[in-house]
Amino acid sequence: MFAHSDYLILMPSLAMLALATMLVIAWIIQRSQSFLLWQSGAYSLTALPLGMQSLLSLEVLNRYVLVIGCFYLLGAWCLANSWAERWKVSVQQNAAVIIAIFTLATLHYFSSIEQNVWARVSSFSIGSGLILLLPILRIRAKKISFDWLDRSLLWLSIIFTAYTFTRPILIWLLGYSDLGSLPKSPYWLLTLMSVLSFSILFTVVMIAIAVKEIICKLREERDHDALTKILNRRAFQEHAQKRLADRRLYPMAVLSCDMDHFKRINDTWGHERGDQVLQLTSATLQKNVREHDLVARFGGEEFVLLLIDTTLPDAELIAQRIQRDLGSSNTVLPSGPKLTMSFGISSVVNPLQLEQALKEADQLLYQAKNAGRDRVHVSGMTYPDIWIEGTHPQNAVAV
Ligand SMILES: Nc1nc2c(ncn2[C@@H]2O[C@H](COP(=O)(O)OP(=O)(O)OP(=O)(O)O)[C@@H](O)[C@H]2O)c(=O)[nH]1
Repeated sequence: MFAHSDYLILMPSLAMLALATMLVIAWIIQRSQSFLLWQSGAYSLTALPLGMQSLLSLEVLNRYVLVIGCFYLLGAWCLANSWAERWKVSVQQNAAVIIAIFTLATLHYFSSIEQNVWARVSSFSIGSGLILLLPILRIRAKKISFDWLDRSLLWLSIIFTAYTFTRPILIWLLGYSDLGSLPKSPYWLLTLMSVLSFSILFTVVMIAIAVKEIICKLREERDHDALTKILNRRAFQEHAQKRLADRRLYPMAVLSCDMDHFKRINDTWGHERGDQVLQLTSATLQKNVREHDLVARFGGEEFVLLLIDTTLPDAELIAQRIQRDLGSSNTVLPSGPKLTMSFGISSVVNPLQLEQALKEADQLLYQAKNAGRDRVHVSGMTYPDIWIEGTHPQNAVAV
């Protein structure tokens, strides 16, 4: 039977299992974050051999060396995969398998052929440390820039890997030459506490990363149109105000644009193809503006652009380029009509004038539609050929 102190020494292992459960629950809430599941696997696989090492005598442990080795190595592999998943790098699974086979062979040698507990502890640590090092080396080669949370995870991972490598040296420095007495020693208690502390720190950082990801995703959904993935009206206003506050970014031009005869596209080819045309249109708009310009879908087939450091004549040229591009890149309805778009363009001269500029661009767009569509109407210009739909001279002749 276990003594009271045995239960106490099992507490770190039980706490690690509790952390593993928490991470599984977090993963169930946000399934795309599989690094949480890998992390949970790492804790579960490490808790078992830690518990066994705390409870069983060295003679009994000798019989299970390879099993314990497998658990530790699988735990390290899960941890490495958790980091790799988060950093979007590969763990180099072949290298991990070679390290694991070599470590297990060494363990077998020092338990069955030559009894050397010290060599076994060292090979456990070096094998696990090398597996943990694999994603860290990849990340250093890739030179990815991280925010402070991912940087914390990286540094925690580096420190934990260094700790894994140096554990046998620490045991040796502390003078535990008789490893048989180690499981009941203060050093072992310290080891359990430090592994548990690392686990708690990793869990806090991982869960903070998961929460941050959820918040980013919600923000993304709030600010972007679900179909075209470009900004919606609300986010356009917010981003526009930030740009309008910067005097260096003037002159600006606001373009109100609308697909022509879009209802016909829906009616002829169906709503799904209509959706694809909207996606193609938003991609064409984005392709033709610069990174700091804004492209938004205000609803239906109506889009609005805010072009930074752009005069009205330049904005007109950009609108015409978009028209040409859209007309020649109809991959969605290859045998269908040429896709056309009408534009109204107004200038923005001060931060308080956006609403007025949007209104004027809308009116110009309306004029362009009435003038026959597939046109660009710019503020301050006169367009003599404006007619109301159905009253064009050519139509009159035809009638
Ligand atoms: N496929 C698809 N259609 C949409 C979406 N939003 C709005 N529509 C359709 O877009 C069409 C817009 O029709 P209208 O406002 O008459 O405009 P139009 O046919 O382009 O005519 P003009 O603008 O005058 O050239 C309507 O049939 C809407 O149902 C969408 O997200 N997907």
